[in-house]
Formats: sequence, structure tokens, C-alpha cells
Amino acid sequence: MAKKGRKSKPNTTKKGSTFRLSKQNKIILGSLLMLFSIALFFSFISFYFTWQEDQSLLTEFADRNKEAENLLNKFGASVSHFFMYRGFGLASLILPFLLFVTGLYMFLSLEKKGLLEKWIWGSIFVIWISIALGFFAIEKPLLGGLVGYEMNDFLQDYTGKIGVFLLLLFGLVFILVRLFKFTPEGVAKYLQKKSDTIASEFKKPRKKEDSTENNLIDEDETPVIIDTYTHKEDIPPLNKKDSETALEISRPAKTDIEDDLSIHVEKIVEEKEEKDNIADKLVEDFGEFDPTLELGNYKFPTIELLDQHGVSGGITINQEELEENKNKIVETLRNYKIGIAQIKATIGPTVTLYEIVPEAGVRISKIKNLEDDIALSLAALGIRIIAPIPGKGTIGIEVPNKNATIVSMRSVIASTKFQKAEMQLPIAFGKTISNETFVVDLAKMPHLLMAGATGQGKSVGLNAVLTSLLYKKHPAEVKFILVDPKKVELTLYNKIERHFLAKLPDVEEAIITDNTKVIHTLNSLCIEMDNRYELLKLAMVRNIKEYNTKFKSRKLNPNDGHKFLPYIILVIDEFADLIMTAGKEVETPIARLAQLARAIGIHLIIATQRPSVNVITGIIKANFPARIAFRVTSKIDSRTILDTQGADQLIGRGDMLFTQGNDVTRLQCAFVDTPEVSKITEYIGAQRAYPEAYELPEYVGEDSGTSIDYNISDRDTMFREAAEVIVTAQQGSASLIQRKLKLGYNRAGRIVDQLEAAGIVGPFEGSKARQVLVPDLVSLEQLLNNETHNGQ
Ligand SMILES: Nc1ncnc2c1ncn2[C@@H]1O[C@H](COP(=O)(O)OP(=O)(O)OP(=O)(O)O)[C@@H](O)[C@H]1O
Repeated sequence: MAKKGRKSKPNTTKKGSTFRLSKQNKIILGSLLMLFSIALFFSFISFYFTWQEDQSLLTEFADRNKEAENLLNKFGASVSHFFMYRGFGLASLILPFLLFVTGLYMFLSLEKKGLLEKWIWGSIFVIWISIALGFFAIEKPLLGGLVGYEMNDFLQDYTGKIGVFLLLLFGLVFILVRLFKFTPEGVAKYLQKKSDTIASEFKKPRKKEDSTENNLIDEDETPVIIDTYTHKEDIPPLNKKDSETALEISRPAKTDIEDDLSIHVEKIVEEKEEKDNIADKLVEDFGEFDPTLELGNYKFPTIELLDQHGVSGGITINQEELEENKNKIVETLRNYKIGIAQIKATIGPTVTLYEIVPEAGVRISKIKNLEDDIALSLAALGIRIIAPIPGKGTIGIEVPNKNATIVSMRSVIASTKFQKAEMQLPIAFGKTISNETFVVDLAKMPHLLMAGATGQGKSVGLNAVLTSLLYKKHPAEVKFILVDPKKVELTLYNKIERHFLAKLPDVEEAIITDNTKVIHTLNSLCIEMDNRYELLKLAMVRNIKEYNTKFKSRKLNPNDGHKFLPYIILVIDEFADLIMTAGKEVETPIARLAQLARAIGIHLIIATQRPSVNVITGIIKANFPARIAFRVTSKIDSRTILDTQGADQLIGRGDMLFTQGNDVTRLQCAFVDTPEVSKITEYIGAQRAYPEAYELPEYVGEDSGTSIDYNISDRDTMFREAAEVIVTAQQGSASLIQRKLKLGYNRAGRIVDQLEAAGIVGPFEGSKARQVLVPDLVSLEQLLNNETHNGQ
């Protein structure tokens, strides 16, 4: 079929082409016409200047001796005489133009569609112009030519001069309306646009070059009008319409009346999914979901509940001390032949940072090695040398102030930095060495490891974290799970149980002091984590923030199990104690939570006195990038917690190092005393609360086979000795107990099972000896004592 159709086509074209010129002929004829038109044009122009001289020659056309003045000689003189003098005068110039266009059409084999129209309009123009110029034929006969003069004369005989004028005017209107599509509105619009352009240009005459966009519009628009009037054939009528519409849209405010504006796009915006529509309607009717509404009258604790510790008015600078320390540093370094180019001091609350720029050629390691010597010469503890200070190119020597200033919690809470912090879980830790309030987002950390020897400020640090959050967060937004094996540090928070704490169902005390319950809570948290991930998946969001935003805008239906999710913060004080007694049972869920819980708003804060490697294991460390070190007793401990030394050189009492990756920042922890915490919790506790603490999912513990032996009274009489043997040898094998204590195989095996249940050795590992979970006899002592306390 297709073939047929294709075949028939050439036939028809062939038929048509019998009347048409071939392409070559078209080119030949086209170029001939164009050249002829050019000849005519030059003849006509030249005729205008030479017609008088050449007039006499017209009759002697055949005489070859006579030459005409016209550019195209006798031919030019004759043809021009015919068209210009005897014909239409100046209007004859249109003729070469029409011939040229026709020639061009042929030359380029263009569609001849508009050509006839051009000739018709061309002829009308010729007649109109020649009649119009015929008015002046007596003085200038060439203007209108003979035809113009005669026609003018003829018409004047019947209608008079005014009549001819009116007829010509009508002719002009006819041409404008038919050819240029002139309408009164079009003229008005064009004039309006012009005046706008002029007005705007007057307003900002200098900015013309900058506002290229406006210029483009203006420049574009003006020619569009002119184009449509002058080259109607070149631009199809549709284009013209388009350009007119475009004009209206681009200036709706100015060209349209206000009624037109009010019809605008709102209806299109309303076209949304049905689901969103419902959500929008709900939001419209009830407003966004407000999780704080249940405790709508909740009042955040006031700043007055916190005390202003130490001197008010910030740090006092002791000029003498500064000078003295500077001299000592310079002197010590000079003794070792290290010259200083520059020295600068920044006074912090606890330490002053002396930044030195050594003279050229001094090795940094040389200064670093002098740490002890500088400390000796300054006769001060806690000197820390940072060589070089990251990003500064200087060497820092931190020297403790003789009189440290206490950074009160009140000052950091009141700071603008904290008050204006746009963070999900802002924590004001304290102040930096340059006395700036240090605020970080726990949600970004996303978990925090805290270590420090006893009495160096860990508990105060934990309280600072909790206080920060209590000052910034509504009970609906954040929940704490507090694990406090010491039983005294966090008990104050009992008062806010129904506001801020989370607990397992059917558990009396929200604050967990019993290590066995921690395992249940951790597993329960893992279930909560899995549940939350499921909710996030259903809601098709990636994190808790997006989820809660979607829930607030009522796009998630509570009937599908969706609910507002508060952040859950698990705080464990004395983690070492926990891992010693529960080992893997604690480590595994903690590692799991640490790895996965960030997106669903569960954050862990773990504090330990003993930052040894068997407490802060590799797996835990890997998942806690944010770490805080208070003063520790050895360089090894410092390395364990921070991966660098320095924490052993701190001065204690809240002097701490914070790292969240690479940089280590020295901070003075904000001090919040127990009475202050007590006042805050009382203030919150006295307010209306939820009926219950936030309930965590129930966890049904798997009873392991060895748990029967957990009963302390059922233990073998040789249990303690066996434990000591195992811990001393750091080798968990039954044969060792057999040999050392001269026991039978079965009895030794039973004791090993009991040791496993007590968390002293790890589980059975085939041919390998069991892992010993307690590092030394002191820890063992502590563990066994704890057990007896808990057992009572
Ligand atoms: N930021 C601080 N500013 C001033 N003094 C502080 C600061 N932090 C702690 N201290 C002082 O150090 C003492 C011990 O602090 P804290 O109880 O926090 O130590 P800790 O590390 O928790 O000890 P432990 O591990 O034995 O519980 C506090 O009573 C207080 O006097």
C-alpha cells in the first residue's frame, strides 16, 4: 500500500511539472530578472538627474553615434522615459523592487505563494503614490509621471482637490488596514508600550546595561509589531497572534484591568492528590498537629533556677601572670636555642593559650619535645602543647590560669548562641579557650562517649548535657533513659519521670540501677528502633525529622500506627561496670543501636571512669565518633578515648577535650551543681505530667541455659578461687582450673559455666579458650561485690 502511494506521487508531480520551469531555468530566469531590476533601478535613479539632457535622444535611438547621459545609456534613457515620464513617476521605482523579488523567488525556487499578492499591493502602491504625487505634476512632472498627472486631473474634474485628497486618504486607510492590519487598539497598545518603555528608561537610565532581561523583552517586543506591519507575508498570522498574547502576559498589571488578574491560577494550584487534599483540609480545620498540646501549659524552666557560680562579669585578666608566663616560655625556649618571632595570648576560663610563631628554621618536633621542660619552668600542671595549631600555622602552649574561672551553666544557657541555636538537640557544653560558648547538636554527633578519671567532672558533664536539653526541649519532644549503677548520680531526675523519662512496661523505677535490667532495656530499645524504621518505611521518609514534619502536617494517619516520635536519649553512667558484668549481652545491642539508631532519633551517651580497651571496645569506639575526655590518669587512657594524648595533661574540674572526628577542642565544662539540678527537676516535676512515663516496647528475655546457675547461692565453693585463677592467667579454660585447684573435670566444667553466667568469661568457643572479660583482680573484686549487693 505504501509502495503504491509512493509510486503514484511522482506521477502527479510530473504532471504538474510540465507547466513548470526546470531548476536550471529558474536560476537563469531568476538571475536575469534580478539583474534587469538592478539595471532598471539604476536607470530610474540616473534618469531623475539626466532626463533633460537625454530627452532629445529618445527619437534617435538607432543612431549609434549619439550617447545618452543615463547610466544605462539609451536603453536606460528610453525605459526610464517610458516608466518615469510617461508612466508613474517616482512610483515606478517600485517596479524594479517587484521584479527583483520575483527574480529572487525564482532563483531560490521559493514557494510563490505570496508573490501575486506582492504584485497586487505593489500596483496599488504605484497608483496611489503616482496620483498623490500627481498633485505636483505641474512644477515637477517627474514626481507623478504622466499617468499620475492625468488621473489626478481626471479625478479633480469630478471631485475637486478636496475630493481627490479624501479619496487618497481613504486609499491610505485601506492600505494600512488591509496590508498592515492596523487597528485602533493595536495603535493604542503600541503607543502605551512605547510610553512605558520610555518611562522606565527615564526611571533607571544608568541601569540600562545591567537589566539585559528587560532590554531583551523590550527590544523583542518592538520589532514584533513592526515586523507584523511591514512583512505580513514573512510572518504567518499565527505568529502575530502569539506575539500579541505574549505582550499581554508579560505586562498583565499594566495592560489588563484588575478583573482579569483576579481570575488567576489559584485553581490549578489546588489540583493535588486526594491524600494531600485530606491532609491539607485537616491542617486547615485543626491546624498543624502540635505534639506539645497535651501538656500545652508546660513552662520551660527559668534561668533563675540556675546559680551564678564564681565571679560575675567573666574572666579577670591577671596582667602580671600573663607577663610572667610569657617570659618563662620565651626564656625556656631560648635556653634550647629556639627563637620566637611572635607571641600572642588568648585567655580562657581555665587556661590561657600562648600562640607562638617560632623563628624560621625551627623544627616543630623540637618544641613538642620540650613539653616537660616548659612545664617544669612554669611550675604548672596541665601544660599542653599543640604543635602546630590546626589551620593556623602557629604553635600553641596552653598554660593553666592560677585562678580558674568557673563557667556556670547559667551563663551558657543564657548565651545567645544557645538560645538561638537552630539545632534538634542542642547541648551547651561550656566555653572554649577563647571564652566562646560551645554549643553542639547531639543529633549530629550522633552518639557521645565520655571518659575521665574519678572526680574530674564526668557527672557534672552529664548533668550539663541533660540540663541543656531540659532548657530547650518540651517533654513531648525528648525522652531519656537513664542508667545509673552508682544509684546516686541521676536519682534527681526521678522527679521528671512522667515528663521526660522512658521505661519498660511494668517496671517501677524509670531510672535503671540494676545491670540486668539494662540488658532488657537495651533490647527493648532495639525493638523500638526496628518499629521506628518500619514507621519511617511506611511514611516513605528517611529520618525522624522528616517523619515528624510529615506527621505534624497530618499526612500520616494515626490509625495506621503513626505517632509523633520523640527523640530518645540513653544515658549510661559507669559503662565499665556494666560491660564488666554483662559483657557481650550489653555490647551487642549497644553496637547495634550505635550503628543504626541515628536516623530514627535514638542517641546514646556513655560515660566511663575507666577508658581501657576492654571497656571501650573497638566496635563501640568505631560507632562513637564524638568523644569527650576529662582528665585521665595515663597517656594510654587518653589514646583509648581520643586516639591522641592530651587528656592526661588536663587539670581536672571540668577541663575537657572534645572531638567529633579530627579536631580536638579544649573546653571548660559548664558547672551545674546538684541543688540546681534539683531545683530544675522540681520545677518541671511540679507541673502537670503525662499519666505514665514514655513506654518502651516489651522485651521477653531468652532464658539462657546457664541462667539457672546465676543464683549466687548455688555456686561452687571454689567459685571465687577459680575466678581469680582465670582472671590472673587471663585464660578461660576448664583444664587450668583443674590443674591449679586440683579439681575433677566435671566440677571444673560446671565452674566455668558459672563464670560465664557471672560475666567473667565469654561463651564457649570450640577448641579455643574462652575469652576472659574481667581485666584484673580489682575489677573482679568489684564485680563480685556488686553482685552480693544486688543479690541482697
Ligand atoms: N565544670 C566544672 N567546673 C568546676 N568544678 C567542677 C566541674 N566539674 C566538676 N567539678 C568539680 O569536681 C568535682 C567532681 O566532679 P564529678 O562529680 O562530676 O566527678 P566525676 O568524674 O563524676 O567523679 P566520679 O566518677 O567519681 O563520679 C565536683 O564536685 C566539682 O567540685
